[in-house]
Amino acid sequence: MSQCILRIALDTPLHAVFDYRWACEPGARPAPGQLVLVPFGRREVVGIIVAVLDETDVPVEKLKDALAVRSQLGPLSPHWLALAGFAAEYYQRPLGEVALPGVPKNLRLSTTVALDRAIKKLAKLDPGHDATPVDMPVLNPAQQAAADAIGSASGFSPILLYGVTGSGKTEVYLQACAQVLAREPDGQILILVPEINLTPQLEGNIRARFPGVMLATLHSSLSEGERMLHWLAAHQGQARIVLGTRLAILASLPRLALIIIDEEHDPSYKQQEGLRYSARDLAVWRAWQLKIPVVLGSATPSLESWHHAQSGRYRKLELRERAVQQATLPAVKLINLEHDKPRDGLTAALVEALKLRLERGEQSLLFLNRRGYSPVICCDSCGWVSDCQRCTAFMVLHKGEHKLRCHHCSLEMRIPRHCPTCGNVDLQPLGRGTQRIEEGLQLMFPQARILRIDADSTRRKGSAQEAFDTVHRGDVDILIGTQMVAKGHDFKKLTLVGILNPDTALFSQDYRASERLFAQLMQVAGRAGRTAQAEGGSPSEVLVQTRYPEHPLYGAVVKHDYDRFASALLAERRQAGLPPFLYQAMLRAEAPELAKALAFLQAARDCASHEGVTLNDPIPMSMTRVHNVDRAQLLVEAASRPVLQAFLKDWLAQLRDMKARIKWSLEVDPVDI
Ligand SMILES: Nc1ncnc2c1ncn2[C@@H]1O[C@H](COP(=O)(O)OP(=O)(O)OP(=O)(O)O)[C@@H](O)[C@H]1O
Ligand SMILES: [Zn+2]
Repeated sequence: MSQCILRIALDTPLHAVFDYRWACEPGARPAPGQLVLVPFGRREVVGIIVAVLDETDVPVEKLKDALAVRSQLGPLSPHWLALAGFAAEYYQRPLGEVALPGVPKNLRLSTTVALDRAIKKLAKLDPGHDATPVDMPVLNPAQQAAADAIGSASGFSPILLYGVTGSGKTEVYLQACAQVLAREPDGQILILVPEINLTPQLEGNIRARFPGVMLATLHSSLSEGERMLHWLAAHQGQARIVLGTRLAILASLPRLALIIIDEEHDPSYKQQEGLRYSARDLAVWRAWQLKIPVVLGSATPSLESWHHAQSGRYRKLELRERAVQQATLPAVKLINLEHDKPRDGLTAALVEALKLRLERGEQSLLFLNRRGYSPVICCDSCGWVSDCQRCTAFMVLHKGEHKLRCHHCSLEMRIPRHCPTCGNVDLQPLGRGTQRIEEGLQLMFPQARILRIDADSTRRKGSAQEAFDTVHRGDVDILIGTQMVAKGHDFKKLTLVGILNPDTALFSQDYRASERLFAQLMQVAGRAGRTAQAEGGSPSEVLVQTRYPEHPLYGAVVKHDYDRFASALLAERRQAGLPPFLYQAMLRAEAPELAKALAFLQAARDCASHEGVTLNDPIPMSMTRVHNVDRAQLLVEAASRPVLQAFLKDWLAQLRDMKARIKWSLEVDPVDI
């Protein structure tokens, strides 16, 4: 027996790795990337070996013995370890906190019963390497060119697939996948979608197309058992295609040959808590490190990706036409709310358009990004409004449940019978959410089959899928929903989209709001007219109800003119010195009193030495109070990414040393400012 030192990453907030002793036969040393059970404090935890050494500076008497190496499981690849290391460094988090959550919980238990069972189960499964696809539709020339370009790309090739809504990007992905699977008999492909609700649609397509290929899915609604099985199938190289949401970017894929990020502009690729990573950015890094192609697909690319395509860093492939012959982009019309006063939230023009669709048996979609019945209730006589006691926000009326609910801290209360300040019994709902629009529609069109899809209507597991299936079957006449219905879905019978109340985002303080609003409107508009117009059917159209029909953003939506809008926004950003021409990080602090949070940020600012880096004044966040804590932020900016990275590393070490009794966090490349 000889002895070695295992350097191990553990899931702790400490910025450190930990050394343990391990006795083994010479020549049978564990490898970096293997999982290992160790004592830590009073617990036994599983960590990942990052290095195997002969000696360490840690004094011998302080070293503990590792308990067991999970040798039945092959090691995580050096590439995967490098990915975790990069993410930890770039986002300024401890390695273990990045790496361990990337491994399923069931693999991190002190027993291996579940692991052994899963390995056995997978061994029995047919590895399914027959990648010969069935029933490939004939691509149009633009699609074919794109699929061939992706399928034949080699080395690190970042590709922006810029294709209008309904241009058949999915088909391009699938045929490019077919080429890669055929060329690389062991190669694996990772496909990311922004929303869990989009996985079944694509999963169905992939399974139908590649019946002999093992597909693994990774997203947040898998049970722990399922997650372990799918993760292992990817880790062992059996799954040739892995489909998932952003968390799948950390999957172990030893033979990764192609990455596809669908709807790459979508904000949900950014994790908003803990390790605040961008799955899209990590995908590009992963592709760079492995020297493989990565495809970013969208009808409304993020300005970052657009910028890279313009400057030639990314190769741009374009699909300018809808895929289905005779399907055309819908006509977008702006309805001026000053001239056409809405009833129950709907203008006469929109009501007429809905009637026409009902008569013709076609589907309509109403998009309103606000759930609940009304965003606030108020008292007409004294001006009381339903503020949340714990947040800088209103309590939203949920009429069906007879409740007011805060969407930020989840506080609930019964609807007051009378005004808490003046006793007036006549409290009024103010404004409209999806539930109220639904109620109005039911009164207006009692015969219509109306379905609402939002976070409230789809709480039960599986209910979102049922709802989307109902729409696809054609059992819905009018669909009303939030951003959940706006993206990616291929609704074949939809000929009308009504957009209610998009104006508020026009005047946001966040410089990204207009980019986001534009993308959202283009995406939701793109759900209409995706199939050829039936004989005698209505031409597809999009009606936008607005008070600002003159606004250039709406002008660009009417023209479906992403190019010009994006180029204008980029020029503005360049002039104003904003991302992607500048690099940012946001330090946030929270405390029971705002003054404490601000004082911490001020102290952080004072201790920074910052050549080439600008530290702005600490300010309260725009929604200052959530769940009884006040929140403040300090924006850090630099013209160079390496300068910013070097600064953050030193600065965060200093901040950790301050041992302030306050909760703080850092976000690199923040998306909400
Ligand atoms: N070559 C083709 N011939 C006929 N139909 C096609 C072809 N390619 C794609 N389609 C069909 O076109 C429709 C739109 O395709 P898809 O959903 O892939 O569009 P998309 O580009 O992903 O759009 P979005 O950006 O809106 O999600 C689908 O119903 C698809 O089956
Ligand atoms: Zn609240």
